[in-house]
Amino acid sequence: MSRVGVVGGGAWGTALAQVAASAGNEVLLWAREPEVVEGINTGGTNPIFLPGRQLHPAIRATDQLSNLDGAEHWLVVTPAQHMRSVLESAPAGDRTLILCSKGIEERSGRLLHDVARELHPQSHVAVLSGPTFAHEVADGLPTAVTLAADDEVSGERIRQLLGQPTFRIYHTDDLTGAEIGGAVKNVLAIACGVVDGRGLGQNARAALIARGFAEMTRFGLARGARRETLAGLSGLGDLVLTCSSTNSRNFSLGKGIGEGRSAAELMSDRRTVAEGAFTAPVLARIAEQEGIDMPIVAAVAALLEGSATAAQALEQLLSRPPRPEAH
Ligand SMILES: NC(=O)C1=CN([C@@H]2O[C@H](COP(=O)(O)OP(=O)(O)OC[C@H]3O[C@@H](n4cnc5c(N)ncnc54)[C@H](O)[C@@H]3O)[C@@H](O)[C@H]2O)C=CC1
Ligand SMILES: O=C(CO)COP(=O)(O)O
Repeated sequence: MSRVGVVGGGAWGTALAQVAASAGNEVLLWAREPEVVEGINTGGTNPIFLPGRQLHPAIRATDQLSNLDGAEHWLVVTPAQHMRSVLESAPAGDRTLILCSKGIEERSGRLLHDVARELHPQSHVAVLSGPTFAHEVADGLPTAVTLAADDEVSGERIRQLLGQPTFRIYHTDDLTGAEIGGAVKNVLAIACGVVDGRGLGQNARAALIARGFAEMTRFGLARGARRETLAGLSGLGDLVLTCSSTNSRNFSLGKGIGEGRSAAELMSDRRTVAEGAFTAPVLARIAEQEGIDMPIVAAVAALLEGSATAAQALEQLLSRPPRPEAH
């Protein structure tokens, strides 16, 4: 039996702990919230972020990150903007960090695998991403993900550690592509939510998904991602999932904005993370600096910062001159 550490006790960290435990591992999960640590250790539940689900008995929780030191593999599942500070407080070690968060670091504009490599140069770094609503994974429903690792041996080891019939792991060495898909789709899901909130119809949503995917592809290719990764589970797959369901926090945020509520009010109401709200400004900024055409992302960033209303953002998108579809 191997020991797996999980860094972050939100919905996704908890669901991944369940995956790791079902695959036969002993799991130690680090959570910030004492209620989460106590809930897991005394009742086998995460009452705050994944309520109502009985967790595997092989999952234990701790409030001390250093207690995860004995685990060779860590699933890192903090919100993207907090990953740096959490990893800074982690003991150095020769381990594998499997990054499962979706976002771009706002202050540096860097992808998370770059940040993790900078902070833990002695560790292997991999990315796990895909269309994965936490509650479905925790319930053992069939799910497929992309695992990106630049080293074949550590990729194979992770597949052995976590893979199972209901958690299928496809692999690649394109960490950049896997991360960009997950980060960009959250911003596009906010846009799809706005479309839903304003009652603009399903044609408009499909158009947004397809043109949003064109933006994701432009950005990804400019950053060295491979087209097939962007068209795979971690890109297009996750985009379709997140843009089609109110189970998505990003989609719901957009829907609330589309219905006329302010982004600030909607964000202050929640304890859970809608990553797209943090990714949109930095993504729009990089796209503008690098001359990458991303009008939907720019519209979401403008909506979130309050410099455009939903009606103005829509008007701007609809009045763009027609162009060849391939561009
Ligand atoms: N929930 C889901 O279905 C999925 C989530 N993800 C990604 O996983 C990452 C974590 O999301 P969830 O587990 O859903 O979180 P969540 O929304 O369920 O919970 C919020 C998390 O943020 C943490 N947090 C709040 N303030 C913090 C701080 N100052 N420092 C460190 N941590 C802090 C909380 O401890 C908690 O773990 C995100 O990047 C998300 O995009 C990826 C796939 C699926
Ligand atoms: O990333 C997710 C599904 O793959 C979860 O999406 P939300 O963060 O929008 O809920």
